[in-house]
Amino acid sequence: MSDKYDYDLFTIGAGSGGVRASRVSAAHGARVAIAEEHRVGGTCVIRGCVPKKMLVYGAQFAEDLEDCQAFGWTIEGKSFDWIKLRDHVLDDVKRLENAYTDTLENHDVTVIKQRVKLTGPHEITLEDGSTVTAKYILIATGAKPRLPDCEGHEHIITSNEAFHLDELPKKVVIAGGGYIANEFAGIFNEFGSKVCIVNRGDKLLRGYDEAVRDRLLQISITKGIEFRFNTTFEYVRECEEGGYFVKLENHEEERADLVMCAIGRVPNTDGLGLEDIGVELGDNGEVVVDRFSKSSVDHIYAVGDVTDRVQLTPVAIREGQAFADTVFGDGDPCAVDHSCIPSAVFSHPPIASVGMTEGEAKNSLGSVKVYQSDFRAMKNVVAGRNERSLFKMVCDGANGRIVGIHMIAPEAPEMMQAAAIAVKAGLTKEDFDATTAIHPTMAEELVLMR
Ligand SMILES: Cc1cc2nc3c(=O)[nH]c(=O)nc-3n(C[C@H](O)[C@H](O)[C@H](O)COP(=O)(O)OP(=O)(O)OC[C@H]3O[C@@H](n4cnc5c(N)ncnc54)[C@H](O)[C@@H]3O)c2cc1C
Ligand SMILES: NC(=O)c1ccc[n+]([C@@H]2O[C@H](COP(=O)([O-])OP(=O)(O)OC[C@H]3O[C@@H](n4cnc5c(N)ncnc54)[C@H](O)[C@@H]3O)[C@@H](O)[C@H]2O)c1
Repeated sequence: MSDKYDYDLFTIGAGSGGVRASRVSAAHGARVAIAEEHRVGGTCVIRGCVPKKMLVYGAQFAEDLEDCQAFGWTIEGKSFDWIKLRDHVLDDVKRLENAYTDTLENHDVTVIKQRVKLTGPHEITLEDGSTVTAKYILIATGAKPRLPDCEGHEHIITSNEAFHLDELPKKVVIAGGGYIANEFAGIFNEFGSKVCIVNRGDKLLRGYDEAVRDRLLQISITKGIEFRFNTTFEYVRECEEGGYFVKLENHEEERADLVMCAIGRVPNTDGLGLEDIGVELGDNGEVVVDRFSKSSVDHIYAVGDVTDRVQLTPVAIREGQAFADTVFGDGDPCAVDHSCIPSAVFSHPPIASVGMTEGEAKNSLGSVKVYQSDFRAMKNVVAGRNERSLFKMVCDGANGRIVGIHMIAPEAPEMMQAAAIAVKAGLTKEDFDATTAIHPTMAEELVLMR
């Protein structure tokens, strides 16, 4: 590789995309440095998927401890200690941060724990004022929470702070109706907080199939979560006795102990110096890239949330891997296929989905056939929990090919990972029908749908 520069690759951001790209590039023989301004691991490991899922597990015990009585168990004196769970989760996050750092260092990647910016086409300036040069630069700086611009926005927390609370709120108001709002609503509600979701539109979880979104709304209301649609925060004011007064447009002022917002995430490109060296940014501040993640400047690439394509960890990792193989590998350039990406919302109960919704299929295919299974999981029947699951399969009417599967059910994300392989492979309803069920499971509904 070139000795003209200090490094062959300089990666900005040690999150899901940046870590994978750096490790694999180094394994291909590149001299690599990676800069991280906060903590190695990025959003997913430090304040996203991983600690969130741990809280989701913790929250699920609230229902399990209630339901277990129908299965003959008596639990005396049960209580919940938020600080104990919080600190256990944060300790595990620290362990993972160290493991990610070790992996990078074991691959001879230089880890620079500083904020950096670009000060020339190949020049990077560190926070301490020193500069380094690199042949290729990878922008993997992720995204940050969007904040509302209402009066008192400084009192509003985001998911970043939610993992560090010193106490659970008695009442929390959450702005947003997407992934984070629904996941944290479930978590807080199971821990006993009164939760109110405030959504600007009239639908939760845009992009998911209407039937599963409606089922989540119905179940969430039954669990006690309140919803205010078609409104936003007008102001948030501190209350003398503690907590806040929250005023929503067209609603009376109400009191809350905690106000959170989860209204989308904005690509992290502010102050990076990208425009000065000719890197094109889109309307949302994202780095505009081609299918190989190359920006408008030949030697500058971008992967993950900063490109605002699909803001999910496995996608950032795939983009990072494809970048490393394309630029430093021996084979042909590789582009990531962004079609048919499965996803899940870790609400209570969770939603999982792959492919087209019924509405999308009707708009883009000639004829569509939909199969559905609306059932109560055996565990819920025995527990007396009146909560129904829904599976939906959307097929191309012309040839029976499955173009989408949508589920809301306990463990739906675990079932979906396997089902997504079949959808991605282009299998048909007939192929599912030809597969013998595993009984008794919830997943057997996938091969028994009528
Ligand atoms: C609460 C929450 C829950 C989530 N849950 C899931 C989930 O369950 N499943 C899923 O697939 N996805 C989930 N996501 C999304 C997922 O976390 C992101 O898609 C993923 O982390 C993106 O990876 P990335 O590498 O693009 O960016 P990031 O992981 O955000 O990494 C970017 C890094 O760059 C650093 N950085 C930024 N600017 C600079 C600079 N100038 N100098 C040095 N360093 C810099 C940042 O500190 C950060 O560590 C969740 C996100 C959130 C917020
Ligand atoms: N399970 C997962 O995979 C997972 C979990 C969390 C986050 N993520 C990723 O992170 C991204 C960001 O998550 P998010 O939940 O912040 O965004 P989102 O895009 O999922 O949802 C944003 C929601 O906020 C609403 N909204 C926008 N402005 C508003 C306002 N001023 N007042 C009230 N509501 C408003 C929108 O109508 C929408 O419902 C997601 O798109 C997803 O890609 C994924």
